[in-house]
Amino acid sequence: MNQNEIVIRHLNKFYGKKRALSDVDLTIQQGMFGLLGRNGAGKTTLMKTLATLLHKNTGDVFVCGIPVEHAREVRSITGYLPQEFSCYPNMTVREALGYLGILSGMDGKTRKERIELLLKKTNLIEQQQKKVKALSGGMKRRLGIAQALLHDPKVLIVDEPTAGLDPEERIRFRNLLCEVAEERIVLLSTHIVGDIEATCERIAILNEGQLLFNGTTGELLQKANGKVFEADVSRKELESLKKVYTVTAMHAAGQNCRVRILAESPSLPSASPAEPNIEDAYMLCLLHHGVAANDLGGEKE
Ligand SMILES: Nc1ncnc2c1ncn2[C@@H]1O[C@H](COP(=O)(O)OP(=O)(O)OP(=O)(O)O)[C@@H](O)[C@H]1O
Repeated sequence: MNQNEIVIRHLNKFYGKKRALSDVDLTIQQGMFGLLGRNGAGKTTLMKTLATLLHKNTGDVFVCGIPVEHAREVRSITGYLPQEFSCYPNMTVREALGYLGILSGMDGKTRKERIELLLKKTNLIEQQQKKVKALSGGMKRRLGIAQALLHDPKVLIVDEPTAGLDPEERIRFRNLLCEVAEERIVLLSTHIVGDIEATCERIAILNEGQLLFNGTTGELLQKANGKVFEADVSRKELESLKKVYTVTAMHAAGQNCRVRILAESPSLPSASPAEPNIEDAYMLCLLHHGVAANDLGGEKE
């Protein structure tokens, strides 16, 4: 068993009769790994299972060689930032980290060193005396990373970390995760394709508990080659076009629109082939697996 990877084999998880994960097979190595999927796809369930916060029903899961059933051991090498992170609102940033360090059994010297290092790494030095409740969304998320890294884990699991952040904070946060991933396994879940595109070389796509894709972003893009087109249409034509094709983007230009569509060979005179992006490829992957175009809601103006 490789000590530097997460191995998931035939993983199934039910909530009552609801099957949230269905025979998931996945190997995750060092670096940034993106888990992409719509709301309800099973991302949180998978991450909580890896973080030993949920019990699986069947299958095998090993985190750096340790079976998830050995929760204490797995937790000692795993950091987790949940979707809704909050902690001790009335403590200062430094106090909160110190307290969390005490709870996890760190000695005073190690605690001080780790906190110093992480305040620097997460760019929270200036906020260290600020109360947690007074932090912005982005600062709170950075504190979340600091607490998850306090015990210097080999694995960092981050659930939808950029939701609700402004573009500047989102970019800063993504860069921080990339730095962290230089020496760890970082598993990032999101439904925001841009987060994955900017940071992850390898990704998995989950939908209704099933793994639809597992590979590099390049491999995903390749699957969309020759299936993405751009065309200029009038606003009137746009409505009928949307009934036939999946529109992944559109830009209004006066009375006309420049649209991006997914198609094998569109019967539109103005259509010209376009270079696929991850969003196109993700949409195509979902379409190929029977997700209705109406449910994708991908177009943007
Ligand atoms: N405690 C629970 N009890 C019953 N069903 C649940 C429970 N938690 C999740 N589910 C269901 O399991 C499925 C997977 O949910 P999960 O939260 O893992 O998805 P997700 O991909 O993280 O979605 P989101 O992006 O909305 O958080 C969904 O259909 C959800 O409704």
